Amino acid sequence: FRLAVVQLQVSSDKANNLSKVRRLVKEAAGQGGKVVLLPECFNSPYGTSFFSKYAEKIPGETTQMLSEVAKENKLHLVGSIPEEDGGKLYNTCAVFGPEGELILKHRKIHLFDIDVPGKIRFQESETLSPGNSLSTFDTFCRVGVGICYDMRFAELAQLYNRKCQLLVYPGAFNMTTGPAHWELLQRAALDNQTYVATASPARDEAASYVAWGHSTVVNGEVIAKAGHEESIIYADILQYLADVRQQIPISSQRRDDLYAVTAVQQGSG
Ligand SMILES: NC(=O)CC(=O)C(=O)O
Repeated sequence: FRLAVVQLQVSSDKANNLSKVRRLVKEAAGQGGKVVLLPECFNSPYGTSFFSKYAEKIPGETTQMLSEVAKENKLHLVGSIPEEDGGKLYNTCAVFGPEGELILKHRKIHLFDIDVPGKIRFQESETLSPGNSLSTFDTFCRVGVGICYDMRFAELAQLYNRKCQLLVYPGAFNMTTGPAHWELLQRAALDNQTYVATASPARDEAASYVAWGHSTVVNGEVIAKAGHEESIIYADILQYLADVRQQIPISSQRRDDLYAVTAVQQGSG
């Protein structure tokens, strides 16, 4: 099946962000996209000072639009927004199916709290609460869902790998961590023998948080990669995994008698 990744130029105008998503998802569907991935917090500028203003309940205005667009174009649609629920805010990825149905919500498990002196300090936990479950859904293959900083936690990818063929991460790395780690982390999935797709906002040099861009799809090799401007990239998810898993059968060669990665709680999906 064809995966499309929309690298949206997110602005402070929510209505404009939503109308561009409608147009770009339609364009992706016209190119055969059956699963479409949108960036982290695609309806809002990325930053702790914006989350409460742009947050919505699910269902709400933005996810209603996602539901309609998924149904109109008969595809799976994945993307994160700031969510408000019970007085708390989350960074939540909603997944809609081709009938417009909400399949799952994944709330970012690992909040992006870093302090790199002289470069970047970002503390999502100042405004957001973490999610508490792993999330997978079934389409043409089984898909594991994480959001941005979740990608840094190899244990999560290892757990997903046991049942998934594709991992998707709406994300927004920045001009410090992007060049250093963005592609490297995705390519590390080589060890997990899965496809990995990331969707970043396009770069806006005038924004308070400048996203790295470079949305990417890898299967160990980089098979599709955007620049830093608004664009859609496509990747055909093929037989590759079955072949490589058979040729290099690490899943049956693991030394479960020596080490283990275990989920304490099972999540949705
Ligand atoms: N934005 C994030 O959640 C993570 C990020 O930018 C990084 O890990 O670097």
